[in-house]
Amino acid sequence: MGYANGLLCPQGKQPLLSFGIISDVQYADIPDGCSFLGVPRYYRHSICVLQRAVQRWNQEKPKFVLHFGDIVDGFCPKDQSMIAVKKIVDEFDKFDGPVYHMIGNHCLYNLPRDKLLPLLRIPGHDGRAYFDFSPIPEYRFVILDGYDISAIGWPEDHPNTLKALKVLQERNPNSDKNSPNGLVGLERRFLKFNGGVGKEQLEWLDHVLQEATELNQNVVVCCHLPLDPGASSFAALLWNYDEVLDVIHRYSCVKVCLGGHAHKGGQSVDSHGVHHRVLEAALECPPGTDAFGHIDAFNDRLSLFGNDRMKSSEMVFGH
Ligand SMILES: Nc1ccn([C@@H]2O[C@H](COP(=O)(O)O)[C@@H](O)[C@H]2O)c(=O)n1
Ligand SMILES: O=P(O)(O)OC[C@H](O)CO
Repeated sequence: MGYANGLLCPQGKQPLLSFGIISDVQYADIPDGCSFLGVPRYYRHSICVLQRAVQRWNQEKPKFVLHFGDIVDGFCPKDQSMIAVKKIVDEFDKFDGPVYHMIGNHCLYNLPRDKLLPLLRIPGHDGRAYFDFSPIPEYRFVILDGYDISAIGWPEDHPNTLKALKVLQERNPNSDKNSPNGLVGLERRFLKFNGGVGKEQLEWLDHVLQEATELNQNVVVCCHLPLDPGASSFAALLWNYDEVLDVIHRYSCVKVCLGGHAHKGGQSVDSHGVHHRVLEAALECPPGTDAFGHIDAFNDRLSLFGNDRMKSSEMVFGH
């Protein structure tokens, strides 16, 4: 399955697995607008990007599809949140196979976790949205919940809300906790629209990676929030990206981390040879343009075939 943006399949090699990718559809039935920093956002057009993606995936037949979060935008009128989420889920359901969703901040602006998770069919427990699956024996996918510790999405008196407010209070002196004003370098990540991975989830991650190591599996870690400063603006990073990387780096099974949220996309290889790829957002595609793709997984690499604004990447495993 090779197409678009110039990447060719390694000659004569069949992938072990292919999967479709798209991020930040962030749909709303509202006129075009822009981000706080003035980057245009095409709220109605993003569903067209998704429709073209599904059409393509149904021709190419990847085994499953991953959406990296922010299914609808925070500006969606709140009395339409449920309808908007269902509308986009219905479009994803036109793909002839399983679709796995991650939660993003914009999902949580629209709906609380108890409503959101069933709609997105996220197999968490107690409102947690982390899980793993192994579509073939050689590979395991780990989906992290980057808003586990978050000031959005949990009830106001939930311990995770209180923990998040404490983090923001300690690390961000601005009254608007979404503002990075005065925060320097990596400290710019301590914003309300980001979040963190809690202790229980870190322990779960450690356990999953231990099991994957025993099974000799390659692991792909997925999270709405980017995990490596080299692949993202500092203001988009997971609060405790360093703690998550510490766990990941204890093992050599994690080959690639994939994320969304930082809409222009990014790519890096970290100090332990793990690839990080942040996906370009569907929301920021001007009408008629696209950002989606698929990834072919081999024993020694992931090959990302991006469409249009989504860049292609070859991620050869370093260990
Ligand atoms: N440099 C910035 C960026 C953002 N904010 C605040 O975050 C909100 C969301 O930003 P978007 O990029 O998603 O539009 C925005 O409304 C601001 O409150 C900021 O203060 N400074
Ligand atoms: O999708 P948003 O509106 O949360 O924007 C995220 C920012 O691009 C992160 O820097």
